[in-house]
Amino acid sequence: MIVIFGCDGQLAKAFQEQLNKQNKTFVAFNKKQCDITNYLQLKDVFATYKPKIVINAAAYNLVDECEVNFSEGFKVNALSVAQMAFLSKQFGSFLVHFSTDYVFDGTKVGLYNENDTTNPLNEYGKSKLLGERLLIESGCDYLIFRTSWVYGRGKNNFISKLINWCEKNEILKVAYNEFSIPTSAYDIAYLASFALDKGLNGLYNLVNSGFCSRFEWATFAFSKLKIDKLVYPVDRLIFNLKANRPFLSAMTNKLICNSLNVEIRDWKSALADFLENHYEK
Ligand SMILES: NC(=O)C1=CN([C@@H]2O[C@H](COP(=O)(O)OP(=O)(O)OC[C@H]3O[C@@H](n4cnc5c(N)ncnc54)[C@H](OP(=O)(O)O)[C@@H]3O)[C@@H](O)[C@H]2O)C=CC1
Ligand SMILES: Cc1cn([C@H]2C[C@H](O)[C@@H](COP(=O)(O)OP(=O)(O)O[C@H]3O[C@@H](C)C(=O)[C@@H](O)[C@H]3O)O2)c(=O)[nH]c1=O
Repeated sequence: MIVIFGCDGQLAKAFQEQLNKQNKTFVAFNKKQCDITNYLQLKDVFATYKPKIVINAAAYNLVDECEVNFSEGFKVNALSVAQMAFLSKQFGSFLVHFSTDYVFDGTKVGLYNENDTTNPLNEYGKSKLLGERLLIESGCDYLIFRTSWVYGRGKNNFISKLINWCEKNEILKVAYNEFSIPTSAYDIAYLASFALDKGLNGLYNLVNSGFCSRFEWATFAFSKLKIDKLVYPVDRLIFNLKANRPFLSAMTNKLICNSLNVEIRDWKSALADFLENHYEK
């Protein structure tokens, strides 16, 4: 049996579609059905289903909010992961978990690999890094996928935010000097399932190929969506956001490509595919 936590999120939705396609049996819990910060609720799920695989797609992802509400961020992104890892070890479950490019400070000249030094600039990144460490130290069997700039079904992603900002402002201003890799939740779900089937374990970057700025991402998405809006490139610092973000946190996917003997398509083809086949206004 496969158990999914955080099942209303964009990545969890893509996972559920992927597992359905593969005719795999799973049971999925949203926050109301199982709050991962609640040890007794978590334990009840483990004891009831004795899962072979646990997919933790739950997270506190509000990067700016995390600066002020850091105790909630640390509870969901770090302490709950330790609880889940402890239970996974006890019940012999394999734990699949997701982390972020925001564990890096963005000062490297080049793409980050799995062994590069981490140095998160914001509370969200710190909480996710602690989650990784607690999981690795727990001694349970795991896969951690570091990914970036994820989009899928739902509203908590940059594309939906752009459309929202668009409706509020005549000219849309988008940062030209913040770089990473937009990554499709569908590509993550497909490749993570493949990695599971192949028996991979450990920590891997899992991102589409290439990299871009927020500005390039916005203009490409708008051209595909045929949104005729003036998009103005601006310095990211004008937004004065609560959380500091890395300048260039793009990660290389070489390790997972070599381990699975696959090539991962570039961010533009993945985004075009998403906007054509999955995107709902
Ligand atoms: N989105 C991105 O750009 C990136 C995401 N990641 C990582 O990928 C993973 C999936 O993210 P994504 O699908 O985008 O996130 P979403 O925000 O779409 O989904 C997260 C889900 O977790 C749920 N959740 C929050 N707190 C709890 C809790 N205490 N118990 C149970 N469920 C909870 C949320 O529910 P509710 O909405 O009700 O709070 C939401 O449904 C996360 O680990 C994230 O950190 C990594 C890099 C980039
Ligand atoms: C308000 C505004 C922001 N921006 C830019 C600047 C800012 O850095 C960025 C913020 O966008 P978001 O809120 O989508 O970014 P953010 O929530 O920081 O996105 C991150 O989320 C977490 C969960 C991750 O793990 C990361 O990989 C990354 O996807 O957008 C504009 O370009 N125009 C605007 O009008």
